[in-house]
Amino acid sequence: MIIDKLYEEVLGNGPVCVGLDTRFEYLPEYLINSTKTLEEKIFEFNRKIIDATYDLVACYKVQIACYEAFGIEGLKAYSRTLKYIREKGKVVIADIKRGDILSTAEMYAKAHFEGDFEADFITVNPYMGLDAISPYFKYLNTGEKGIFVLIRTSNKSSKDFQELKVDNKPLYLKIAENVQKWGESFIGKSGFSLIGGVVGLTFPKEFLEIKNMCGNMFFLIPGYGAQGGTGEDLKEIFKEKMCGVVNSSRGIIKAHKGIDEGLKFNELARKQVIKMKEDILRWQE
Ligand SMILES: O=C(O)c1cc(=O)[nH]c(=O)n1[C@@H]1O[C@H](COP(=O)(O)O)[C@@H](O)[C@H]1O
Repeated sequence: MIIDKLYEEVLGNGPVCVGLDTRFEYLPEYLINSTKTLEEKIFEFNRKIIDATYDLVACYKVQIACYEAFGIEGLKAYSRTLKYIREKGKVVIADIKRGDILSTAEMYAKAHFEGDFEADFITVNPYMGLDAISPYFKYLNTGEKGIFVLIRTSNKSSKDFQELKVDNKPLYLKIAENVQKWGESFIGKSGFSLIGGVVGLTFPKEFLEIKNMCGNMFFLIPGYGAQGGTGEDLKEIFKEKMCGVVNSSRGIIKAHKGIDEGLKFNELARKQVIKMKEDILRWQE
């Protein structure tokens, strides 16, 4: 199952997930000024980051908003980036945060688990309930695809709704309970489910609470670096096993901006990945 492959990557290469939230202003001057098409510029930037990091990381997360913002050329670069990551034998998470009624979710599932935008995992929003999630199960049944469901997001305003009390529990715990239950039908040999949870590293105490409730859950963990999360924040969460992948986007792919170390952007990205990995793994010893 794809979740077992992802967990093996974590065991072999560590838990770093490189976030390819590529923006035009992150491109190095030589690419910005080149005569290549926009699609080629964006893709070349991503390809060079992937080539410089794939031996050190568990997976990549590609944030579709960054490519949609460039229009058709951006989406072509998005498609090529997903294909390139999968050709390299690495796992790719498409950060699309979808959530809609059953008939529409069927189309989202087809759009992102097949064809030009095929990814290994996608992110989904649980606000509309089980029938908005169930259309993805057809693909999960193959064992080749998985989803990460938003549970406790990393942003400040996540408290607005996620902390509201339902049956005396914060809503995020209710969601976690449900996600854990849905996931019980999709557990791989690693003990983790193809239905994972998204929990931000910016709330480490709440994270522990969720983790302790959801034994089969594998996590996509955003919030490291640019949003303030650290390796120390993962100490307790990863105590028994590394139960997730830790995403950093800006902290890795724009490390070259404003710094003159004589290194190229892809070399700096590699350096940031090494630093991040050490910062996480030193708390696990
Ligand atoms: O689903 C996500 O990946 C996500 C969930 C969340 O709670 N917080 C969050 O920041 N993200 C995404 O994780 C990435 C974080 O980027 P950086 O803050 O630059 O590392 C962005 O692509 C966000 O859209």
